[in-house]
Amino acid sequence: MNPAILIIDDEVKLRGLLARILALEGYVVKEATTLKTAKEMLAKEPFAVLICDVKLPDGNGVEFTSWLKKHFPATEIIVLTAFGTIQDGIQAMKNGAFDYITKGEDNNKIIPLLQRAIEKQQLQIKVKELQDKISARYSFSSILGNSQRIKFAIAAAQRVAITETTVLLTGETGTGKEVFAQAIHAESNRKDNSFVAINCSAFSRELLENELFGHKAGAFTGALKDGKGLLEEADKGTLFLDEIGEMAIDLQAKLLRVLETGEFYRLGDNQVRKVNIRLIAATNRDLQKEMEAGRFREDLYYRLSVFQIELPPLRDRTEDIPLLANHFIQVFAARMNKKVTFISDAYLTRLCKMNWKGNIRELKNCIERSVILTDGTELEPSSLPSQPDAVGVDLASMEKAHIQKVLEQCNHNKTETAKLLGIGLTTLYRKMEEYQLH
Ligand SMILES: Nc1ncnc2c1ncn2[C@@H]1O[C@H](COP(=O)(O)OP(=O)(O)OP(=O)(O)O)[C@@H](O)[C@H]1O
Repeated sequence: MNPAILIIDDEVKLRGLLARILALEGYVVKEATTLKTAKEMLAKEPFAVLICDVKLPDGNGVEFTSWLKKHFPATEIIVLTAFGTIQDGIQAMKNGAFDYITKGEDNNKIIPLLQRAIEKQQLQIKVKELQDKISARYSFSSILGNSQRIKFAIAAAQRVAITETTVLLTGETGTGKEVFAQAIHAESNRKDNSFVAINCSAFSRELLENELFGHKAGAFTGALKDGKGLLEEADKGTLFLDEIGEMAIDLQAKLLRVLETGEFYRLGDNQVRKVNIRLIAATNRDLQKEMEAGRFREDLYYRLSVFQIELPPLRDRTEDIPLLANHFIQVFAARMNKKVTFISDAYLTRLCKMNWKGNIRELKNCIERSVILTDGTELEPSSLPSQPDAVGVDLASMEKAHIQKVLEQCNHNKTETAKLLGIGLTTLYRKMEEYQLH
């Protein structure tokens, strides 16, 4: 449908003329003589652009612009000013108008201007839709799980999200620490500003310092220009420090200073800078033990552990596995255009018995692999990677189990099985004979 335009003007002739011109161009045009009527119409239906006179019986179009932008920020407004009143136009733009034109003078300008205003308005709508999609992706609703332990963690995170408190997320790798950090940010008052994440274990001490604090030109060889650090990138937003237990102790001191005062220096610079960040830290180490061993600063530890949320390992909440597995199947089947939608009971039983050292990340990877290997509609255990309990299993049994698995995967096609195993066809037949595999 063509975008709707509302003309607000009490001069009948001019309003009618403008309405006819716009209607001829294919726009849906509505008219109002007063601001009161305009407001009532706005409450009932959406308009892309308003074209509004300045002097109206019940108010002023320049002031109305501020009201409109406050209540309908996505609607654009073009103000019609009287000849010789440029000030009105300038003020209207300051109040958020898309532009202004002089009444009766600039008739040939109106159509191109209107088109640009509509383009802007539609882009804004698209941006908003995308933003909503992104925040839904990072919101608490994307964190799946019905177990008591995960529900408890979600409830705690939701409570702390709206505060300014530093949060410490603890848990094994792949338990969802980053997902939680993003959800906390997305639900906080800082959601419209940046969420900046960095993994402290991925950098040497020097590089991490530079990444966080930035540098002044000449601070070190290769520092040709001044460089902003992540602290500045995260200003007014959230900084997520993953694996904080890996941070060198002197950097911990600098970090603590930023948390306490908001102040820091770029490397090689003597100008003090200020930022306003909220910190969310994560670790899979026992920070208390690290502190006791002298590897983690006590003051920083106490500062971080004000609000700690522990994320449970997957093996402690196996009741969540079916939900998570089904979710990942949908994701990967859609991505790979596969018709697989079900999990066989045998597959699920195997899933629930696995160790999941890599937690949800491992489960996700595992399902991805199974979806790739499955042609039908149901996931079968044969598509699971073998997780043999190697201790106490002799080599021959492992070889037998592995050959059997690959045979199943290849629907007992011997040539393919031999190829996958990297052995000759005769060797495969010999081994099958030896292990009595058929
Ligand atoms: N509750 C959940 N529901 C759905 N997906 C999840 C959930 N928790 C984690 N995931 C998914 O699991 C993967 C690992 O999560 P994430 O990166 O947040 O873990 P992590 O604890 O930060 O890991 P690491 O310590 O290794 O950085 C991601 O792909 C994430 O989308």
